[in-house]
Amino acid sequence: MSTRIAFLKGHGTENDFVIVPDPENAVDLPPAAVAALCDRRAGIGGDGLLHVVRSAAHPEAKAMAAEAEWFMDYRNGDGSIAEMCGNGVRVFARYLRHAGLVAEGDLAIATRAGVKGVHLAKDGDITVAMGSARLPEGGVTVSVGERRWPARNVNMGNPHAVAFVDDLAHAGDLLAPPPVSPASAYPDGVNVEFVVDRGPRHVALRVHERGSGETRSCGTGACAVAVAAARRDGADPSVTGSPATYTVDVPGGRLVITERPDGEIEMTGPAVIVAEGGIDPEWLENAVR
Ligand SMILES: N[C@@H](CCC[C@H](N)C(=O)O)C(=O)O
Repeated sequence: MSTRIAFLKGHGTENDFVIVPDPENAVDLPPAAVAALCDRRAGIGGDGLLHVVRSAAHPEAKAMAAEAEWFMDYRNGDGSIAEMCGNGVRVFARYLRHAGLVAEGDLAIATRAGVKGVHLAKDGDITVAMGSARLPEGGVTVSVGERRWPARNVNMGNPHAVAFVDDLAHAGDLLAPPPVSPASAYPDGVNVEFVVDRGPRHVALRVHERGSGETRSCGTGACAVAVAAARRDGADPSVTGSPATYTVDVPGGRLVITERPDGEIEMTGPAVIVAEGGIDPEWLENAVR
């Protein structure tokens, strides 16, 4: 009988992940294997998968190895690859600490969207320096059934369309990706956030994630929402010279996002490891066939 493949399960504000520690990049994870592992009925279940690899052992991360020992090879639940996952970085950092691979305090994690600085507080929340947002020119429109909203195109390493709505229920069941136009604004697909106000600098969102469907939280989405809200509220830090902090409620909890005058965005929230075990390699092989 061949050796089981180690896995853990974790989440950040209920955005949940299968974690596969694989320092030397020896585990083959084609899209069908990722989708099988993330399947909530036939697999372990997760919105996505965090493949934990040493940067030096991964062709996409080798160039970052001097700055960051570990590479977050993130995959969506359908097996597709995404550039970045904000909740994923926190859960990835929590795993590294849990496994004794890093100490509390500051560390750097390589991602497809570059190296991210992370602060691991003792037994507390985790803060990630997410980099700055890009705001491509041109309006976009999000629709659900007969309703249409103007939306803001925000890129956090990955693409987002942020629509402010009157009621989160107007997003509907989110079983299918909400249409966003023009489609040419998002050649690689898009994550869509629906946002309502809860109070001063306090918003709540629902999200449909590219490659995962509706999730209970999206870290990059929460950052995109905070950036869009700051522009809407006349609180753009690059204009006011003051940081803008937004509390973003997601169905699975709360994230706090601060954008600084230099554009750097910090996201703070929880990250939890809930279980660990072994994947039957024969099951995985059959699932991929
Ligand atoms: N849940 C993530 C985002 C994951 C990637 C996204 N689905 C995409 O395809 O861009 C987060 O917390 O940021």
